[in-house]
Amino acid sequence: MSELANLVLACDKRLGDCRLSLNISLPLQGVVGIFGLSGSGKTSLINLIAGLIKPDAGRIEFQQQCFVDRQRKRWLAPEQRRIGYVFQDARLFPHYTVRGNLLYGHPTRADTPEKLARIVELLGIKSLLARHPNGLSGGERQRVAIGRALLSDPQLLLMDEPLASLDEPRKQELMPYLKALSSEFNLPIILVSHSLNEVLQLVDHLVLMDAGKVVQHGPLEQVWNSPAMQPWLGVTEQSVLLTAKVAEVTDDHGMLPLALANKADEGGKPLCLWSSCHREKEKGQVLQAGHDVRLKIRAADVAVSRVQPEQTSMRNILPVTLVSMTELADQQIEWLMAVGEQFIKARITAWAQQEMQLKAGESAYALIKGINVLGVSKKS
Ligand SMILES: Nc1ncnc2c1ncn2[C@@H]1O[C@H](COP(=O)(O)OP(=O)(O)OP(=O)(O)O)[C@@H](O)[C@H]1O
Repeated sequence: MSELANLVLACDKRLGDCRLSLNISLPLQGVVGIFGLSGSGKTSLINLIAGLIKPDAGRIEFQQQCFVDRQRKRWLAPEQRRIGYVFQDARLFPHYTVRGNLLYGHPTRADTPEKLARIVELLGIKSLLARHPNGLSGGERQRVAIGRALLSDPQLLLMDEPLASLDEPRKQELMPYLKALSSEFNLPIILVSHSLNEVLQLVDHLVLMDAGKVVQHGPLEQVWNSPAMQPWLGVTEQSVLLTAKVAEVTDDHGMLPLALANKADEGGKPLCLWSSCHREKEKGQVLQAGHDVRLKIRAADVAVSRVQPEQTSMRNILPVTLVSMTELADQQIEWLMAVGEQFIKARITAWAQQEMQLKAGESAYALIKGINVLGVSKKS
């Protein structure tokens, strides 16, 4: 898929009291997440792409292909759009086996057995092939539904809250399969989700919706760190996302060096944060040098110092530039600070601010008590 591949949504649709009004161009690489309150128009947005509903005005283009253009009276039928759709519930045929469900409606082509084998392997459903949907767990059923959508050879996969009907253990069971999908099949995915945790683990590009409009969209880190996202995070969860790359481990302190993207210290070495290898193993994450990772750092876990602390047990200390200050409730202050081209936030007391008189533009040090490593992707 070329980097320029995109999906243009420039259309309007009235839905009862809600008016969906879209004017965005989405990248078709990795996973695009559609996030927002119930009723904000997430499902309607993907239904417009799938052709399940028609816009009242405007156009939808997938790369150079016109899906619909009301002005030019052009309409490509849903079955001609080569789109896979995975619903909240798996919607399998109860009287067919898993194999029957996977192959239902797909013309048997020369490459079907090979593709079936690959999909069955990736989704871990080989042992289920002869079984019927009624005997499967929710997570297993959803994996079969994903397999069926993949076998239709789609150029785009739409997923409407594929984990919503599952309990927490089943969600965790399905998550790694979803993570692998886009890169394994080089297939763009648009995922509707209510869950911040799913967004953090799966999404590369986030679209934030409210009342039928796109409030913000862009790379996940950018949208997550923007003011539009703050109401979703609550006071204690205010946080930023940073990107980093696992560096070579050169010692045996049991810590993993995570080199921040685009930032080197004065000696030219990349600035690193450190995470315990042991903790990552416990989370089931296998991290190797070269892996790209996403880091979540909560503002409440960051303190500010004017001087570089010495003789301290803290390992994660970064030189920063103070950018802007926001007064919060309960005599708390939040400082936005730049680390190269990335940002970090610290929540300090108004008392500390009064004493330290920190000002925008000054240099300082961020003392980071906790980092959360998420969204591991392959070596790049
Ligand atoms: N066929 C319809 N007729 C009338 N109103 C509709 C229709 N379809 C959707 N709506 C309304 O449009 C709005 C957006 O609905 P949509 O299902 O797209 O939201 P959503 O963000 O996916 O919600 P949820 O997260 O609850 O699934 C809602 O107010 C809904 O009631």
